Amino acid sequence: MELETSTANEYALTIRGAYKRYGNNIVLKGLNMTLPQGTIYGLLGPSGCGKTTLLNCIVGRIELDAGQITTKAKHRADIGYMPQDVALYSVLSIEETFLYYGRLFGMTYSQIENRTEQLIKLLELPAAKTLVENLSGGQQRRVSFAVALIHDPQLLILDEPTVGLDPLLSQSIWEHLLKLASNGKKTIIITTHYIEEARQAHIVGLMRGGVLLCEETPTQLMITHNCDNLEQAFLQLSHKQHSAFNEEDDQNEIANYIELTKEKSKPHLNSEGWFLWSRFMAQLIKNWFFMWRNKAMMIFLLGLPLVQCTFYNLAIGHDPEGLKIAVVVDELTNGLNECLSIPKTGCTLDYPLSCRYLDKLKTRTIKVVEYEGLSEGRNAVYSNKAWGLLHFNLNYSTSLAERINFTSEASDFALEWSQLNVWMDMSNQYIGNMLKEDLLSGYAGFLEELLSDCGWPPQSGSIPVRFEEPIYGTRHPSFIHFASPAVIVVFMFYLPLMFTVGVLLYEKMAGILERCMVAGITILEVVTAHSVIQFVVLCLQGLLMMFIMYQVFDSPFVGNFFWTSNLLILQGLSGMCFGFLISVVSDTMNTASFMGIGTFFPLCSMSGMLWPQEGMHTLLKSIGWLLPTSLPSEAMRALTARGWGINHPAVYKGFISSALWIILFSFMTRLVIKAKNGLRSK
Ligand SMILES: Nc1ncnc2c1ncn2[C@@H]1O[C@H](COP(=O)(O)OP(=O)(O)OP(=O)(O)O)[C@@H](O)[C@H]1O
Repeated sequence: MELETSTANEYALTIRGAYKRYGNNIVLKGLNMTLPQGTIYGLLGPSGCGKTTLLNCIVGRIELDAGQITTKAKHRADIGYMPQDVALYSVLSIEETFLYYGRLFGMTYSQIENRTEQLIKLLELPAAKTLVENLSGGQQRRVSFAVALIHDPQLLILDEPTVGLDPLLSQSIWEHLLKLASNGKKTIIITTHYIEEARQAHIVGLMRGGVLLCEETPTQLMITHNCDNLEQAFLQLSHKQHSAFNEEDDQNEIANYIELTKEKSKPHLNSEGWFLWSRFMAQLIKNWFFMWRNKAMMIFLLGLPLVQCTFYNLAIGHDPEGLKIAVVVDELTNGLNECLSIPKTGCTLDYPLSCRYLDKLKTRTIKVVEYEGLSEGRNAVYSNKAWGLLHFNLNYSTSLAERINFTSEASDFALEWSQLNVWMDMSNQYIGNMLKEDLLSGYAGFLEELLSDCGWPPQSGSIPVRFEEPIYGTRHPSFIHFASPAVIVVFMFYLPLMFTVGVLLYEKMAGILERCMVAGITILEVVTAHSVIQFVVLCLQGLLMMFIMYQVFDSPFVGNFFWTSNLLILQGLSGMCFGFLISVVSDTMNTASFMGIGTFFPLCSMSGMLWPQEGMHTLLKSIGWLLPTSLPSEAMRALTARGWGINHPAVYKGFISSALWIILFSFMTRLVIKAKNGLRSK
């Protein structure tokens, strides 16, 4: 394909002395490029030679370190970009995809409607309402091509549009391109690995090692190198470059580069502002469609807090039941059967008192199991058949009666034999302590009742300490009452984090975010639109969790609903901002999962969710309160269990902590975006 001389003088794009490096890797090394108006420019080169980097510089996604790009395309809407990957939202239909990109480019609804009809006809696409996910690979590529054409741009940049397509489809794309260049005077840059297909271009540029080895018409190139095809010409040029290459030259080039980068190149596209209402609305509506179509994700987002809270309340904090205690009663000749005929009330000092105490122990927690001797009882504990062993001596009741009747004059023998011996399995701290408390409180009840029935003041049998009604909390607080506020705070932190990472990383990895940014959307618009949807979701999640925790189940709530829900929303926003940070730092779902799970366990253990911070190691205690969930958990406890208001330091510190973490996460996200030159995934 030959270039008409009439168009050769008019340049749609020129690049002079372009340098770009990533770390120590200098990708573009003083590249020059000239692109006449109304031509197709086939950019060829081996993988990794810098083609995509060059295109990214042209579309304004990254800036050159040195050099200058001059183009007639002054606005983003003057450029149409088709990335290597399909980079489309699979849950949007064809017309919704066109509507979204059309709005980003500032088109009106009627313009988009007309163009949609034209493009569907031109590229032989299925019905406009078909979802992208239901299209074949080839159809998806054509939709992606159509997105680059939707706003009828003057400069088209197509990064390997024909990769993986069957020859017929590739040919039809080339035919469209030729029509666009000749009829519409469009200028097109197309990269491809299929060197021979570039014969159809007006000019081919052979790129290698960050420079253009040549820039000629395909015929001229083959004539100059006396070859039959482009592939041979490219090979010859590559050999020449390879033999001319020497280390010293390259070093000089790098020195030259460093000299040049002192003067940064200016952006060649006009800035269209950080925030445009129409782009924000397009993004918001697209997000809404994305959520609405992803029914499974919606069910997960709202079902997870519901299921988590329900399971948490059903599984945690309830006292264990039916715990077996082995009992050996030496004073009963016929075992516990004898107890059936023994009175359980009245002054029964003449009867075996072991029966009366054991009767008191018949709670939901304790199940008494009788054993004949001490060794059998101990074996039951060793073999995990019982949590402890109670042993009543042969003279237990007579000794206890003497102890009660003669108090200070009771014999040493009576004091020793009235003692109840207990061996506990304390390997499980919670069960061991609970059984201990039940055995002791059961004994206190038994003794007080016996003394009272015998005409003694019942208080004489108990420790002279009285626990009045608690100022905060209940007489018998459960572990769940301690953990619930922290659990709800941690859930509210991690649920938005999961959603944010899930959505943004998907868009980033699929190259969709990159594509939208080339179309003009800004990071601020992406973040704001996501935050609006996230805000609605987290309000629903917060309400659901509060309903389950405090209405369906009985976690104590004596606080102010307004401040409690505000704290949870703030905590959700903090989780969302952490999600932004993870999304920009990670390039893969694996890295993001490691970061999410890796922070979950330290946060849970150090934020006072499972154990009071007062009991932590001094070092951890000094930093544990700084964590994003620590002070908000304390504030939640203060609000819900103590009813303190926003004026109390424990409450307002929680709000301040969440707000500061939001600022810190946002700041770090900004820094990473700057350091990584945008939201690109590798
Ligand atoms: N964001 C980045 N950070 C660091 N290095 C990068 C980045 N993007 C590209 N590179 C490196 O720059 C070099 C050129 O990459 P580029 O994607 O431009 O090559 P390419 O010619 O388009 O390759 P392909 O044909 O396989 O797409 C490669 O060595 C790549 O690893």
